[in-house]
Amino acid sequence: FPLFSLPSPKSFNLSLSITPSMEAQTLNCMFSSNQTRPLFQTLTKSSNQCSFQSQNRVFYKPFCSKLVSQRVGVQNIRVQQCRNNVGNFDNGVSFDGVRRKRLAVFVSGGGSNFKSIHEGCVEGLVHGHVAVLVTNKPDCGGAEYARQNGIPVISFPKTSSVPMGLSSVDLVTALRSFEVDIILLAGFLKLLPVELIRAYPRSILNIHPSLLPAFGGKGYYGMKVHKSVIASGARYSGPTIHFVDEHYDTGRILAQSVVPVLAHDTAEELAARVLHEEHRLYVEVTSALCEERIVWREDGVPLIQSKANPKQYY
Ligand SMILES: Nc1nc2c(c(=O)[nH]1)N[C@@H](CN(C=O)c1ccc(C(=O)N[C@@H](CCC(=O)O)C(=O)O)cc1)CN2
Ligand SMILES: NCC(=O)N[C@@H]1O[C@H](COP(=O)([O-])[O-])[C@@H](O)[C@H]1O
Repeated sequence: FPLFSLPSPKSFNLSLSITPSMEAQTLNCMFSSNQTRPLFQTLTKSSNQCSFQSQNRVFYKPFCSKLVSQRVGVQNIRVQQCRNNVGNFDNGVSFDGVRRKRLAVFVSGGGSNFKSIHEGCVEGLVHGHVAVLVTNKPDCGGAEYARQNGIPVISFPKTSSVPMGLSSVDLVTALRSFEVDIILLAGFLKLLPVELIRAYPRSILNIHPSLLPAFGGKGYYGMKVHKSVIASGARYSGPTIHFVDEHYDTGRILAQSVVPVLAHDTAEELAARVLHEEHRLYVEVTSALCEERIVWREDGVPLIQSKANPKQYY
């Protein structure tokens, strides 16, 4: 079964060796075809990293119906670790004519929002497929969850402490090679570069744990947000999901949800209340984005088309 709808090559030689292991798969799909495309197909594990060697080859879905390897672009792309990427891949079976969207999720911490979104995809609430996880903290909880679920992990950005991290340009190349349609920031604590934002217009969301524009911007992340809300005397808080622009938390607001701030709330109690609502809201909004139910008002405000009543927007 072709993993991607490629023009069938007139002639190709196929040799396929899959040697599943506890840690990772060594998958060599060597094709020679008259249809050469910048693809990687050799996935090898050395030490604790996988390096994708890209060559001009056509890559087809291997015979193993459960094994799906990723297509990565035109150069060595280092990812943190790859395990069996086992999962049902429906080759983009349509939902009312909409192909299943391929998601990249960016995390820096525990990844509970990432887990909610992944579970939403697996359970069918979200017409999407988590194709890759991106993180600046390769050992964080979100990255561990990805490895346990066969989702490739990419380190970004490149720093002295994360030398295998990708540059901004390489990250765009890698995301294109994974054929990512939508980027979801979920507790990612670094400023996205403008190259990425321009490469994915109106396709990058972020969730922030306050009712923006209040309590947002540089320095406002994690518990600092909730401590500031409590100190302000605000009676309500809640998550905001917004499109991402070049600055922290200034992109177009797409959805918000309100939770009460109780008189004797600690920051931890408020954080837990907001996080629970984040999990619900992010799955709902990601589902709308994957089903192409986002419309843009003439003044630039994005709206969500109701699934239950398509004539209604919110
Ligand atoms: N281009 C954009 N990149 C990111 C956005 C965005 O809206 N546009 N959102 C953030 C997520 N975020 C709030 O929702 C946020 C994350 C981090 C910070 C912050 O002040 N970070 C510190 C560094 C923290 C660290 O390294 O541990 C800083 O920049 O000094 C503010 C808001 C994700 N990226
Ligand atoms: N300004 C960014 C920010 O503070 N994001 C917040 O980080 C947490 C990540 O939790 P998770 O890793 O369990 O999803 C979430 O509460 C999210 O809103």
